[in-house]
Amino acid sequence: MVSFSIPTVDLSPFFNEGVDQDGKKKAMEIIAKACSDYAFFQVVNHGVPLSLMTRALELSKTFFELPIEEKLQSSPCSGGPRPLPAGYNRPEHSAEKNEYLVIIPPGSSFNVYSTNPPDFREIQFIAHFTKTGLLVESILNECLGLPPNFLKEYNDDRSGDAMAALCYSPATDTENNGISDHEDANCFTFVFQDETGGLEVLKDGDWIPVTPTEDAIVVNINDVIQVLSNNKFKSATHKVVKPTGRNRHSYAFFYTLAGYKWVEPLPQFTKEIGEPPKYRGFVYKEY
Ligand SMILES: O=C(O)CCC(=O)C(=O)O
Ligand SMILES: [Fe+2]
Repeated sequence: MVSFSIPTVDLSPFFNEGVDQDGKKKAMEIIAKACSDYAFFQVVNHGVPLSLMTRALELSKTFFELPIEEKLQSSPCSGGPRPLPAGYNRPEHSAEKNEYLVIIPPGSSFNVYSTNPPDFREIQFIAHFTKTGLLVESILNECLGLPPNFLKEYNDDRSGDAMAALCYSPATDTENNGISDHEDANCFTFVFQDETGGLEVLKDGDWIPVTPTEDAIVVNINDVIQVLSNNKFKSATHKVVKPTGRNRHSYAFFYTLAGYKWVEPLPQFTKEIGEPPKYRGFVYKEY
């Protein structure tokens, strides 16, 4: 039995500019250590109201319990953005067959809101998670020792971000795989899960379960940051184990990079310190 839990970082010092320098420093030390090792941590006092997170989970439970004909009315429109088209998806091709509902930034003509429950359209998921995303990005920027606002200016197009409500069916006698081990491609992902748990991160060869905490958001650092930092920060390997006897609900907010952006190890982690690049450059949408 592994008795490790991912670190919890209090982000409140970052909301009171200049007041708690010590709190900021401590938070950054914990984040930098976690990112250079297994790339998972969770944040509290992150700016997203708990009432919104709770409501979001209630809404997704109501939605996924609807009859399939009704869910299919929120199917993606053709020509929508990939790999996550907005709307309801029930992938027949994947082994896991989890259902999910994707919401992309408001204003996109490809957004497909479910009309039942009606609040889905009203709840300001993307606005809240984007704000916290900008904060986490600025903290990562500082932890990596990059020039002020470097990541914000480089990653200045938020149109590719997406929020997915996920529903995992119960484990069967022979299968409890919710999502196989993987790394996410984007910059970083925020996850919050209901009380069933099931999210796990790989650390030093052991799978560490992430205990659900009502008001915490899990942050996992992903491939784009790993490449930009030339492996200084890692991309987290994670998976989901299905629960027994009930569905599992979670949300993932993918803070990503626009498809046309160029990604390669930055000079701060290569030329300037005499290290060879560990990755070749690429256009993000070709990744
Ligand atoms: O549902 C979760 O807890 C995690 C989802 C995930 O890893 C993903 O969608 O990439
Ligand atoms: Fe993931």
